Amino acid sequence: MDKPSFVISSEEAESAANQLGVSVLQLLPSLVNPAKSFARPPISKFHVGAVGLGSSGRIFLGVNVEFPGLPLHHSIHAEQFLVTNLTLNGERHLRNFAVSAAPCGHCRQFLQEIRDASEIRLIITDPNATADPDADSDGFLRLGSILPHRFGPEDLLEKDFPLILEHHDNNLTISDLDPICNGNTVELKRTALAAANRSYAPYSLCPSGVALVDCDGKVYRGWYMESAAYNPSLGPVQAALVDYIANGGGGGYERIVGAVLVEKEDAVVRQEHTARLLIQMISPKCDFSVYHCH
Ligand SMILES: O=c1ccn([C@H]2C[C@H](O)[C@@H](CO)O2)c(=O)[nH]1
Ligand SMILES: [Zn+2]
Repeated sequence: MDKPSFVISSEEAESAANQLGVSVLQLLPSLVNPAKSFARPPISKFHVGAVGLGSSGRIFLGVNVEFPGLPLHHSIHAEQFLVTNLTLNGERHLRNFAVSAAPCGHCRQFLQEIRDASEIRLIITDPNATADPDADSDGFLRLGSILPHRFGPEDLLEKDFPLILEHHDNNLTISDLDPICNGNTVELKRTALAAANRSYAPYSLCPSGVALVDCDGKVYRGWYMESAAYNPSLGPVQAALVDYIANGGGGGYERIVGAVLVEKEDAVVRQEHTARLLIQMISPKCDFSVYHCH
């Protein structure tokens, strides 16, 4: 494996593990440092890398992202990036991940949206991390052991409600999807609507999606994901930026020239104003439009 990408196929993961004479699980910690180099933390300069093994055998990377000029709560944590990367790629489960530093309380909470969250195993690669007596013999810990007495989806939702990585369709439509506008806008609108349909918003019932286009015409998308504890939720622009960072070739945000947000008209939780703020701050010349669905 040369330069690590943000998604590693199961074949690639297996052959890399074979070459090193380790299991795919043991490969995860060795990918944390390479992952850290992709972080974008201009404020803290503190690089965080998270590397997860999905149920398909693919490996997914996550990094932290900070936005100068905006309040800190707009930041994307590496673990949130990882979950977003999983869901954007249709991965249905996360069972194990490695991370460079102990996950903060906000990330421990965000991870609760994954089915059987307490059983997710993690390994902290920071050499200064204290050895945990609760760890398994391979060094992995259960999320439940570092977040006991959890508050999670089952406190607010029916037991079999589809959770964050599980298949769901919000069945949203836009009445005038093909008005007289150029092809680019129609594609962005369709992409943002498709993203909104995959949005995980079981608490507010206000799903939303964002599509971005760069100066080469390449399109990226992401959707809003909620947390039972509300504040750790991740906005749709952040989610689309995960796609941009993972698949945009490492360019700056000023390369993003167009953005479309799709959300419900009468939504009690609206993304429009925050989305505009974030996009304007990172790419001042970016064209931003909002379309309402129902
Ligand atoms: O669990 C954590 C804790 C912190 N950070 C990031 C957020 C911010 O960018 C930087 C400093 O807190 O580290 C993470 O990515 N994950
Ligand atoms: Zn965190």
